[in-house]
Amino acid sequence: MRDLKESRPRPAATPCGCVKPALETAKNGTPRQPSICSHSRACLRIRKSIFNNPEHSLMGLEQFSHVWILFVFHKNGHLSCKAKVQPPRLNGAKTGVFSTRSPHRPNAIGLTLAKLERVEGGAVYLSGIDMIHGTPVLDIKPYIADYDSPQNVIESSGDFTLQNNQDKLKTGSQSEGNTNSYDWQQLPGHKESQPCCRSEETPKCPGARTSGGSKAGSDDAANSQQSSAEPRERAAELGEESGPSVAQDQSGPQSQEESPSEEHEESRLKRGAGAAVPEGRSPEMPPRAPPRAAGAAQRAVVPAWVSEAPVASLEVRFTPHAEMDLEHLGSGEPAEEARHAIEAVLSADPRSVYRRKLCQDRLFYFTVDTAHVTCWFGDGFAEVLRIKPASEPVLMSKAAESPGSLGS
Ligand SMILES: C[S@@+](CC[C@H](N)C(=O)[O-])C[C@H]1O[C@@H](n2cnc3c(N)ncnc32)[C@H](O)[C@@H]1O
Repeated sequence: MRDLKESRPRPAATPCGCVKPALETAKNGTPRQPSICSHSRACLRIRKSIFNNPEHSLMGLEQFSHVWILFVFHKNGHLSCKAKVQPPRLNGAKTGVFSTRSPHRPNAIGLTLAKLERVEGGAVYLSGIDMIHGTPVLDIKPYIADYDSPQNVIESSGDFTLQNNQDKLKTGSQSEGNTNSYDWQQLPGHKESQPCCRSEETPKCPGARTSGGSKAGSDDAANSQQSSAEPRERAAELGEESGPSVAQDQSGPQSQEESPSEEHEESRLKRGAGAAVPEGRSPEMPPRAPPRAAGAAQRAVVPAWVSEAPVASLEVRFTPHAEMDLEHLGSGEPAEEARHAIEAVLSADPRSVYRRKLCQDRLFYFTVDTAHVTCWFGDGFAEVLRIKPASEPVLMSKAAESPGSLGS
């Protein structure tokens, strides 16, 4: 279990033979998505500078099993980002940054669906996280399947008329007498707004449990004063500069676009062997998903490279020395949890495309949950050489006060 507090910079070993700052090793092995490693745990504390009584702000959250965490990729290392990126799952092929979960984006904001283990006072204990230690968290929101998961909204059926009628009935009964309704956005292909829970006070959908946390007025005066701050004021108070807007300024210089030579290369490839590749697609990209049927508008669709990545999963081995280290982590459950966490991270091949190509036989270091791991990669496998308790090498500073976050 690691507090999401700022770790002190520390000298880092250099798997590639070059000097790297500590933050590089902090990123190594951090699961790329929460689903990769359910044992990756963290504790998030709400700062008293945000709410005088942090525990008030968490009231009712314990009734949810999962929460969205919005955070800042504060260790990206550089502020620039490119319009096309190479996600590890594409193993070298490029795709537009907005079609990926790359940390390198115009506004370096991350979104993680974490499992809520427990709430204790002003702290939230999470698992299945893919954030590095010390990550500034911007917000916590409950995961509500009815709102957040398209499959859970309306199942499309062959009998579309019947489905629509049922929706109308539901909407009619639920919106009656409600004044505090959300301004639901309609989805293309659907005449009705989302039918559920138009009132914050009277949620009626399964899975839309609330704890009365919406009754903001019941909290103490200091809290409600804080919450009513205007967003701009709030950003200033949190020490945040307003970041670039990705949607408004379309005329600005495209400084991070591909160089002319890259574009030239791409169009050359399109004209050549890959003549069948449609405009705007790079030849190495998987084919575009077929147009969606109107009835499937509520289903979540992802490209094949996400669901069936062309990168094979790796076999994970432990040397006898690493097995001994595992035993020293603790007998029984802690050791087994650490083993599973390490296997989960390594089998998904945590290396960047760059490392896969250029640092193939170098040592690789990462920390997952409570274990600091040294390993190397061979052809189709990862071998764990050494495991140390993370509490040894990871030095934690006192409560980090990086502005712009709820807590760390
Ligand atoms: C691929 S991103 C996905 C994050 C999130 N689930 C999302 O979709 O926005 C996860 C990777 O971001 C990197 N990362 C996590 N926290 C970070 C931070 N605070 N600063 C920079 N990089 C971070 C780690 O290398 C991790 O493997």
